[in-house]
Amino acid sequence: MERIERVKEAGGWLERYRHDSTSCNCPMTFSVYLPPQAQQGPVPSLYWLSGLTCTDDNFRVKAGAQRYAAELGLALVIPDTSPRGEEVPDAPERYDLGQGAGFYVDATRAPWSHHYQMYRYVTRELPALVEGALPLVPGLRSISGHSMGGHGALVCALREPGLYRSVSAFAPICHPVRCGWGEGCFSAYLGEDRRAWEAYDATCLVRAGAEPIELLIDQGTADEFLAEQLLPEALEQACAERDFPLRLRRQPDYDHSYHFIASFIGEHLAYHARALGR
Ligand SMILES: N[C@@H](CCC(=O)N[C@@H](CSC=O)C(=O)NCC(=O)O)C(=O)O
Repeated sequence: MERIERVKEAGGWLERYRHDSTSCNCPMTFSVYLPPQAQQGPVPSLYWLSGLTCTDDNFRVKAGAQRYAAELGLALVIPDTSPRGEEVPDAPERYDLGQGAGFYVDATRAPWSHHYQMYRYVTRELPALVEGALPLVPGLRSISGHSMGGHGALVCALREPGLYRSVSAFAPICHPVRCGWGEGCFSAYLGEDRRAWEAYDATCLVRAGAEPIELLIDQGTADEFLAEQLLPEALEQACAERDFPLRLRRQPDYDHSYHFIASFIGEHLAYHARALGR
């Protein structure tokens, strides 16, 4: 992997890398924040999955997470939200399909399947790459994300017991098989058989008996996507039925934006730091 940017922040280093992804069959870009403690030895890491239309840049510029990561001694690993490039299929007239909208699934349908392998990229390829090359403790990681990335974080943690010490999400898409964003992407990437979609749906995974891990979720009550796309009540009901540990905090008057994320990111980082033994 090639480092293409490095800037000092809060005593640590915010870096950006480019590498040829064997999962996505194209060059991929990601960012990493290494806190000051990483200069003394390996640190645990928090993976952050961003939402629709984002690159690795949105979170590092808007969330204000690096200051907390520096205090806690946590690295931040921030992948892109999809494969990109001229040869990568896209739906340029739509913001909710194609580039910027990988939905953290491994696509099985042409023309998407050759490049859109974001699930294996995030859960396998990227951890192996960064934990082998940077001062990160191998295997000591947690995961979080926003909206489409909140969905991704929940699904990765529910499908991969033991891969993450903790999981949290901001305004996640909780039941993608039942909302427009999810239906649009899943029908394109996974085909019309809705049973195949359930493997990438947090509500369905809980209902199907996923191994318990506490789900910490913050959801703004003034979120413009709440009623039609996010459906937290479906996940809440599934968790209640299964006695699955869910901490869903409804935050009055917050919308879907990074202003909401910036307001609570410190609490999420502290939550993950505890789980990671910091
Ligand atoms: N109407 C917007 C829709 C895109 C949007 O709101 N993206 C959110 C994530 S939504 C779910 O995944 C986001 O994080 N945007 C980037 C940001 O920096 O705020 C549009 O047309 O773009």
